[in-house]
Amino acid sequence: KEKLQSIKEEAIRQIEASDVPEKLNEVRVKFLGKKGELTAVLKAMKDVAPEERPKVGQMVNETRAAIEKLLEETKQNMERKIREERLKQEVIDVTLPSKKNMVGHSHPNTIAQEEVERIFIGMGYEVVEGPEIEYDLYNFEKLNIPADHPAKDEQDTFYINKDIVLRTQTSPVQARIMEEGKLPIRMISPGRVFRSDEVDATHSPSFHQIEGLVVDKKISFSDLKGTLEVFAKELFGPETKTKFRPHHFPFTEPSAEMDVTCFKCGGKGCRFCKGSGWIEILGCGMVHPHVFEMCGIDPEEYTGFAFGVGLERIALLKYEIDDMRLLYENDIRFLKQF
Ligand SMILES: Cc1ccc(OCc2nc(C(=O)N[C@H]3CCS(=O)(=O)C3)cs2)cc1
Repeated sequence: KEKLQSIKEEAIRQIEASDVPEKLNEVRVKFLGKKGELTAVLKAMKDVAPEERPKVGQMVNETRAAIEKLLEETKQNMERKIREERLKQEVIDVTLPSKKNMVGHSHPNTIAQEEVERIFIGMGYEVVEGPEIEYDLYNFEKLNIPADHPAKDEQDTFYINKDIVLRTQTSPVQARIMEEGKLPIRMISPGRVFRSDEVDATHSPSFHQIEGLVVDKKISFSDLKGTLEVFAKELFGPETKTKFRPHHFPFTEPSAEMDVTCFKCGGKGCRFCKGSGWIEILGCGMVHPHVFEMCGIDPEEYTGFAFGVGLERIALLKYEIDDMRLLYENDIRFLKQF
């Protein structure tokens, strides 16, 4: 009896001294296992008087049950405490700032091109693209640019051979569409163009342009002005004013350059518009009759207007970027601002 009592007390002491479930297993093996202390008592049963055995056996079972009960309770408590501790560790503070996930950025040119395309697509224009390597025929001749025209010489144009050039404007795309003869035409042609110019803050040998062309019956200069005025207001804001200054291009007659009121100072004059209050945006004009004839369209039956705008120029103006080369250096610190 005393032996069982001391086993029970020792087991309780060891259970209470355990700090992890593994320790409880050791206690279980030590006292209740095959080689455990309680089993040893049962093995010593042969030394007990036969009439005492049932009593001793019952006491052993009671001791075993008591130890098992305490082991189980202690294990439950231990596991609950471990679980609570983990939950405390793993709490998520939803008020913490989220980590900034890196998203892609559009290039200023892309933003400018998509903005200009959106405006003209909204007016029912088609977006048409064409080859960057072009025949002299489409890049110059069909645009009424005669063989001896200064635009044709080496210092402005990259020649592949005497008949093939890197296109200097996207006009050849329009000429090709006009040649197809499906009228009326309302199109814009965005794309890369090449000039063997000096490279400086406002010139690059390769830049982007969007040209537009409208061909229909009774198209007038006021259609041109009205269309480009809407374009200017869409691009630079509803209070923008436009001004058309007479100009000359071989492929349009009459020709003009369009200025818009400076969107920085509203036309009063500032550093941005060099004090004039106006900023030149694009060139335009009525399609020259010779161009119609060379594309097989009767200039007596059809008229049209065309315009051309430099995309980098729009991007530089809109984002007040003072050096075009920043657009091509792929400096991520510059590009991620847009
Ligand atoms: C068949 C056809 C007939 C006429 C055409 O006229 C396209 C035009 N372009 C301009 C013009 O000023 N372009 C420049 C603006 C800045 S830039 O990017 O350097 C090129 C005026 S009219 C085009 C095609």
